[in-house]
Amino acid sequence: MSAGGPTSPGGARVEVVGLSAGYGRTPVLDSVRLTVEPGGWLAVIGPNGSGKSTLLRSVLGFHPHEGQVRVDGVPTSGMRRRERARSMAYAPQAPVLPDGVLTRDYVTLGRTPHRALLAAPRAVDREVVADVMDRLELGALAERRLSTLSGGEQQRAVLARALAQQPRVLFLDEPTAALDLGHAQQVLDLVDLLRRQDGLTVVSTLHDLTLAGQYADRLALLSDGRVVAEGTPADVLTAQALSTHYGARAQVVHGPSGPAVLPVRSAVP
Ligand SMILES: Nc1ncnc2c1ncn2[C@@H]1O[C@H](COP(=O)(O)OP(=O)(O)OP(=O)(O)O)[C@@H](O)[C@H]1O
Repeated sequence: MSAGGPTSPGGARVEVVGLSAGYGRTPVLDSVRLTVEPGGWLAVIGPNGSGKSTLLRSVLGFHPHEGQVRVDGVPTSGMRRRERARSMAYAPQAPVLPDGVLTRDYVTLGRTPHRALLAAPRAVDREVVADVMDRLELGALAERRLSTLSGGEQQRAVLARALAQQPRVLFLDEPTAALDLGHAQQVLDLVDLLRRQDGLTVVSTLHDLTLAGQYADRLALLSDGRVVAEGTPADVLTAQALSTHYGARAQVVHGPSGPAVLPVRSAVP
């Protein structure tokens, strides 16, 4: 994106080392190790309950865990909240949206780590917010209350807030879950553009394996809280892996924009 827009100040390298986490006494993640290069897009895939959201929330410091997360070599455990929010932004799968807030004001919250406490938005903040909203076709919804937006519109507003943060690493938990195919592609294309133009680093979970295979440059397959495969989409998305870890019957078709996963239904009786 253009200078003055929602550009990233350059992506950062993310290293996750020996990350384990759980709920109470139930372990969920077991010694996860991952590296994402600056400007890389890692999609964490895996069946329901394999620990994808827990992994993202642990890496972001929202969930207690063991192990270490480093951003450009700096352990995030030693970072202040504001410093962390300047380097990492998060668009959660099921965000709690404040009642009665206008869409533009909600997106402007993304500027909080960049401005003085309780200070009014500056010209640069308004410019970044306007640019992000424009990119996500939210301009016409700026004066609407969040609660009146459709599920897909709310999802785009959540992404806009995260992008307005101008992070070095963008974490997306199921960013296309509520989106129709056109809007899913629009959102992923925008994230891809930011990655290519500004080197933004992206870590996302994605249930849609075809979208994961077409947009991410690396995939990590999580199963029972462990990374069981990691590599390029073509390396990870195999019919065998989908059968073993998802219990799915599927064909993997290799096209020009990456592998596509085609479900194969059981024989009609
Ligand atoms: N607040 C919680 N308390 C107890 N257990 C939890 C909690 N949140 C998640 N879990 C459990 O942790 C495991 C991993 O959940 P998580 O949401 O990380 O998986 P996921 O891979 O993101 O799943 P999905 O694809 O269904 O969104 C699951 O067994 C889930 O039931």
